[in-house]
Amino acid sequence: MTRETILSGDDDQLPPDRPGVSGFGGDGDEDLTTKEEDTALRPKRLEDMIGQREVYERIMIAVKAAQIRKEPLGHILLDGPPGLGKTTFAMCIPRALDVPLQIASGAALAAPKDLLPYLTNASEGSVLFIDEIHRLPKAVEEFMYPAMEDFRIDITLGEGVNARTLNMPLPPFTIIGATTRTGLLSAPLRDRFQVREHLEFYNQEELCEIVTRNAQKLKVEIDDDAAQKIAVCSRGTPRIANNRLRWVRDYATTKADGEATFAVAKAALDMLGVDPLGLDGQDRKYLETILRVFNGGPVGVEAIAHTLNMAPDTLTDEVEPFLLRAELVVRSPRGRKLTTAGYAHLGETPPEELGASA
Ligand SMILES: Nc1ncnc2c1ncn2[C@@H]1O[C@H](COP(=O)(O)OP(=O)(O)OP(=O)(O)O)[C@@H](O)[C@H]1O
Ligand SMILES: [Mg+2]
Repeated sequence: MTRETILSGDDDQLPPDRPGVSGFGGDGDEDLTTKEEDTALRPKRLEDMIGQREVYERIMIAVKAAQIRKEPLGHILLDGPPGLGKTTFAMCIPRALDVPLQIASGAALAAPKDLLPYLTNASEGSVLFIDEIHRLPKAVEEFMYPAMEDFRIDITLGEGVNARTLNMPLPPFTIIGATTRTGLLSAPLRDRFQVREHLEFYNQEELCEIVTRNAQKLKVEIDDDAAQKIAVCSRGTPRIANNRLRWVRDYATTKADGEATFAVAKAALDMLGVDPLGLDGQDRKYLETILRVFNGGPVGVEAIAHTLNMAPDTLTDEVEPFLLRAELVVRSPRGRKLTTAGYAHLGETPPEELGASA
């Protein structure tokens, strides 16, 4: 069973990060500590969220308008790389509206019948959060169209000549979808979301604020330089900033007197294999594969994935977005290619023809 209803304002009952994938009865206690702490550090209210100002402002306007008009909020689609705050937004919005929230995962909704309990449980104005919405099978997606547009579901009973369609009205409710891949969503589904927001990587100032604020929550003393160091090394991603902060805290507890100074943070991050740009071993392996195996590219993502023995999806969803943003690689119709900055980061001289173009 991968369903959970959370009543808003019930702060202590926040669900784990990826309902439907783990933590909801599935295969048990995998990474529970991290998830509990992730929950502990997750902002509880929209006002507590740092960064993403434009997205925040637009969502606040929609939320306030819904409150003033006493109408349900329009459906919202959030997309962007992992760890940037999609789930956080999705959980804070119902709390701002003081309405119940249900959580589902696209991967766990294999057939329309899996979606039925969520739809029949939806009360007026309530929110249904569907994580990884790009993983919904076509049949479930189509089943959702009338639910989203006309607040109605069509259920077919019986088969062949005896088949009958039952129309069931639903109370007006809100769907919040989250995806790392808007490109995989069909146009009819995408168009049914009134608000579509793309989350971008965070700048250093925002990450520094997140680190400083969370250091207080984790009760670790940290100085400004150390917070800056962690911020620079977090690939523009709050989840990574939180993970690095926890690591620095552990390191400070065991190797120093508990205080996270710049020297302690630097030593801890060096030990993790994080480089000055914040790239980890996996990022560097990706860059080095393009450089050494494929002569700097262009090369297709599948070829890189096979060489690294990884799923191409992991590369496109998790590894590439930040490397593209940092302009270490470029995507061309012929594949991925190292840029001059990419060569420089690996301590190599770029080939001459790249000098001018990248
Ligand atoms: N704007 C923010 N301000 C402060 N902390 C944030 C913010 N956004 C995210 N975080 C922190 O980062 C963690 C990860 O965020 P979240 O789970 O919302 O990411 P996500 O976009 O849903 O990722 P995924 O695609 O992997 O599901 C949160 O637990 C929270 O602690
Ligand atoms: Mg999420």
